[in-house]
Amino acid sequence: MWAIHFLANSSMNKQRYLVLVINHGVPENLLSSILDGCKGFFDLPEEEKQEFKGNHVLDPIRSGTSCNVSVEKAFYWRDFLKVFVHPVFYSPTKPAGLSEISLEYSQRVREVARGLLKGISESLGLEGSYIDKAQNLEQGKQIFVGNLYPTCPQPELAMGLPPHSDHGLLTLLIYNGIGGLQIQHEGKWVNVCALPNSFLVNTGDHLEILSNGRYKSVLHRAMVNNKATRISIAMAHGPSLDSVVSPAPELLVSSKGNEPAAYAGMKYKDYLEIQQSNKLDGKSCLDRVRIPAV
Ligand SMILES: O=C(O)CCC(=O)C(=O)O
Ligand SMILES: [Fe+2]
Repeated sequence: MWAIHFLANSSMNKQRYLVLVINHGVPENLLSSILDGCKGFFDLPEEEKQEFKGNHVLDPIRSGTSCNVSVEKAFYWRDFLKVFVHPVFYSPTKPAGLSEISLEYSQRVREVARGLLKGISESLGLEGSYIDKAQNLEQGKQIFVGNLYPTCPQPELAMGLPPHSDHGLLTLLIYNGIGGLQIQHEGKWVNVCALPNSFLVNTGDHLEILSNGRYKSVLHRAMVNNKATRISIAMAHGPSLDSVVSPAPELLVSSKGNEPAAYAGMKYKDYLEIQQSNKLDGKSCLDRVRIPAV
């Protein structure tokens, strides 16, 4: 049986932001194997990693340094590996074994994410399968993001990842026991620590859009330190690339009358492309589709 803990629960408006899932059924050794496999990739010689560099933000395998080297002014203290793992599974061919572990990990985590989305649909007063059907999760985009934050001699001058919210519906994150993730909660940055073998779950921009703001995407950032290398794996779960995400029409009508849509619809693929091509900057991508209240 899963257990879900709400780590940040705004007392002001009862909006829930970030949860910790334990007893999720994904074997502990699979979590450690995928973290090891990811480290194995980052440890490859530079010229071997170059093979998996990718050119375009929608290339299925991309690796590199910083966030978006073409638009980022400051260099962030981070290497990354981004791989599309569903609906078509990709993996770098090195190091040996990574592909098999990644396939199993992706499938198991996707099941957990779909289970959570069922609960979230119900919490919105919708049928459990609502989000799954409306966003065509059978063909949903799942993206593996491995992050490596090497020890940094002057951590106060650098950052791992700048403040941002994730695209998609839910991101399930694990890390190698070294802290660094912070979320913004009631205007303050707070350190987030997960229990061993748990998933940290971030709600993404598309859950905010779909729920017409009942769920808010989590603003978060990654800090670096001068003691130990940190590795995290964020698994992003989005709708199918061709789904247009807009507020669920069922949430806009109630016995109390009509509720205005707070976000304009946009195809997930277009949103992803905009978010990934620009500098990560808070919730600026979401602001593009936000409809100001009149
Ligand atoms: O490394 C972390 O804890 C956060 C990673 C993250 O936010 C991301 O990959 O989008
Ligand atoms: Fe993130």
